[in-house]
Amino acid sequence: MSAASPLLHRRELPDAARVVVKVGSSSLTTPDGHLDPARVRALAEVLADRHAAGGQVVLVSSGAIAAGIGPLGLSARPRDLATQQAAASVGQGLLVAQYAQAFADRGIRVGQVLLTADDTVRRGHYRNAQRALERLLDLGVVPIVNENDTVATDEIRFGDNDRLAALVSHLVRAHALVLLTDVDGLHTGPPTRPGSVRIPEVRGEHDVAGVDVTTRGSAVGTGGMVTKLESVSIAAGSGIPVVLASAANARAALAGEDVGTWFAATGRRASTRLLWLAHAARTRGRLVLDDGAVRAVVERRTSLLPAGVTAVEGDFEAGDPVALTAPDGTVVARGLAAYSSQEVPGLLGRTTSDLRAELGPGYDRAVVHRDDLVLVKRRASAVPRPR
Ligand SMILES: Nc1ncnc2c1ncn2[C@@H]1O[C@H](COP(=O)(O)OP(=O)(O)O)[C@@H](O)[C@H]1O
Ligand SMILES: N[C@@H](CCC(=O)OP(=O)(O)O)C(=O)O
Repeated sequence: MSAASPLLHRRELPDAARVVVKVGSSSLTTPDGHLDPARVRALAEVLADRHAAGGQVVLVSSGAIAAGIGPLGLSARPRDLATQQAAASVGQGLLVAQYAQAFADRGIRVGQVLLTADDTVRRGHYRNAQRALERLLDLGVVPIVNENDTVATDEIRFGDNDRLAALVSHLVRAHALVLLTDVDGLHTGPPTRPGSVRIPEVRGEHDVAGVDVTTRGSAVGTGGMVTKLESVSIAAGSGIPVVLASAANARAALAGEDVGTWFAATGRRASTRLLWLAHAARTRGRLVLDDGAVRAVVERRTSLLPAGVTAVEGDFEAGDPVALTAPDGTVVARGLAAYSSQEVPGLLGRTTSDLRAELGPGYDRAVVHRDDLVLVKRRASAVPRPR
């Protein structure tokens, strides 16, 4: 298999050399919320066929919490974090054991990869995960990724696996991301509402304007369509097209057939570094810019010079991610600081030539270089991010 990168049309999907497939809890469970071994096996069969045809697959699978419900004697999906962690701890092993058996029956090995949001935030961890996934793929293994729910805290967890899957797609430089759920694609409104119809193709944000995604989905899934569209925006916005389809249509989706919704890549493939900065990095502090500096950074895409910074907050080292805000506090960009939070106050509002004259040539550089900056898009959605 080979692939021109990025794929321009869904009919190229059968030739995509490397795909990330994400499956949600709602597609792996029985109606009462327990893990359904038949659905796990059915998906493994489809992915095993892809693997046998020479395609590399990374599976991002939810379902750990659901898999823990039955063995722990719980009646439904737990709501509190501690019981979710306990259920995931019991369920993750059982979930992967089912996949391992189903793939082993086809002579394919799987490898479990548990990531926390922090692993996609801290640069060293990010690189480490990237290296491990790459090696697993080289060795012909199907990596099975999930969030490490047992150690994730409320503050730092993804909660759903949609955004994690988009970051993993980027991490492994996938040619496409396939999101499998319990509905066949994005609909014009809640799929159960009369008159809602499937949207077969989305070429840009204007195609989803007015689409109602506010309805929560299944009782076992987390995030509904909101986090799926966030995932699409991360992946498609950085050059990786996405197919959103029902798990029942997994085979057809991977074959490039007209099922679900095809989200064309909208942005160029960004460097992993900048994507990490835009979507994954937790900022360690804030630099408040004056209006002129906001215009320079946002409209002219220049570096942020000390003269345009009016205040600094937080505790960060040179090289740490920081938020750049307008005078009213709105975050306009994220960047890697070239100075520590201790050094910045001494530079505030001063020109680079003053700084060079007073402090020496090492201090005439930008506070954030343009190559280390990403602009933050304002979200149109007023829907709160679910947990
Ligand atoms: N406009 C829409 N189009 C399609 N699905 C929608 C829409 N709005 C809300 N949804 C809901 O999103 C749900 C899928 O999200 P979720 O339950 O979190 O699934 P998963 O477990 O696969 O992550 C669907 O069951 C559907 O009811
Ligand atoms: N990491 C969790 C995922 C939680 C979840 O429900 O996610 P999803 O079904 O993708 O919305 C688990 O494995 O249960």
